[in-house]
Amino acid sequence: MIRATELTKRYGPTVAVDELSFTVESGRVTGFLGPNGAGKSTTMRMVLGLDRPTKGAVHIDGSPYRELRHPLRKVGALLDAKAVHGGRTARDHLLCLAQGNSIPASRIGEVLDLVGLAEVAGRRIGGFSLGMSQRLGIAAAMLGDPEVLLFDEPVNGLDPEGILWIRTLMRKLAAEGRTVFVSSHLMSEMAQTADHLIVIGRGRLIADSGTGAFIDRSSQSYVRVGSPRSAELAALLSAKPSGNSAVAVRPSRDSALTVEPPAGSAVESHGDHLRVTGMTAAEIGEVAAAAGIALHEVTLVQPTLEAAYMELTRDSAQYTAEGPTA
Ligand SMILES: Nc1ncnc2c1ncn2[C@@H]1O[C@H](COP(=O)(O)OP(=O)(O)OP(=O)(O)O)[C@@H](O)[C@H]1O
Repeated sequence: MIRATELTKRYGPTVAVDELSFTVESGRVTGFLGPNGAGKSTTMRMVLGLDRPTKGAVHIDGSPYRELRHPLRKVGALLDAKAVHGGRTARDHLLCLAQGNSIPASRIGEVLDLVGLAEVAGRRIGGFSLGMSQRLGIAAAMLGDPEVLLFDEPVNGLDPEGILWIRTLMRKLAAEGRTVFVSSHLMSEMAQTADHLIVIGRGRLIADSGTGAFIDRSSQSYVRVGSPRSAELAALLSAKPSGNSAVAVRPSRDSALTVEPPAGSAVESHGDHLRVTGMTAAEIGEVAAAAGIALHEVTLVQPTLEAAYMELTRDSAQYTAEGPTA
């Protein structure tokens, strides 16, 4: 478990991390998200004792990193995969790390197998592709069989096969009960990998919640409805709400239809289709059937993590391009 308490880092006038408090629990993958310059790398560097907090603290299972007796056996990290001595072979690189942390040399073969680099163990790292370097960085992180793993942008520049491999590995490590803390800008990837999200902007905490709850809370799902009589349907669905949680449809005496939509529902017209919130696709279908209106499309559109994230961090993005001026 990683616990940050009022963690703060200033570089001169820049407040990179601002009174950040959060807990990264074991047994799940926790995604660490935020716009460029939000303070993710600085936070990770403080977790690993590479930067000293200006204020506050961060503990790994109760101890600051610098007080761990065998750090690699407690925490493994992939920060910058290319920041290695290019003249060494993969095996020698891992051997150096193992020797400094009282890790038996026999573990090197195991981690090389784990990351699929056994065949190139004797090759110099300088000639490795980005994907191979990422795998080597993960082998180094796994060397001490640590309970806590930190990955900073682990899928950056990887091909789809490499991305799938890292996703599967992270999920497996969390299922083994380890603490997995991973930063990424790839929202679709995080949606598939992370159980929990910590989102920061300008060094401050914006959200700390389960991935599903984060998406549900930040952005509404809606039903997209296509019909040749969409204006009529919109009029029926926009009638005075009943105050109930479900739609009520009743034939009136004059053979017209009385529809009472549920409280809080809304209908918007978007070009040739309607966007309906607060009603299910089935309810909309019932209303249309009762009114004899044909439907050409009824699609439940669920928000993506990317949409929820953009909505939440819009005000805290430091570097944004101006939109096209039409
Ligand atoms: N060594 C440093 N000296 C001065 N300022 C720094 C230093 N390291 C980081 N910063 C500043 O601190 C802020 C946070 O940077 P950081 O790299 O932690 O953000 P990040 O969320 O990891 O960004 P990115 O997603 O772009 O990698 C930025 O404004 C950055 O310019």
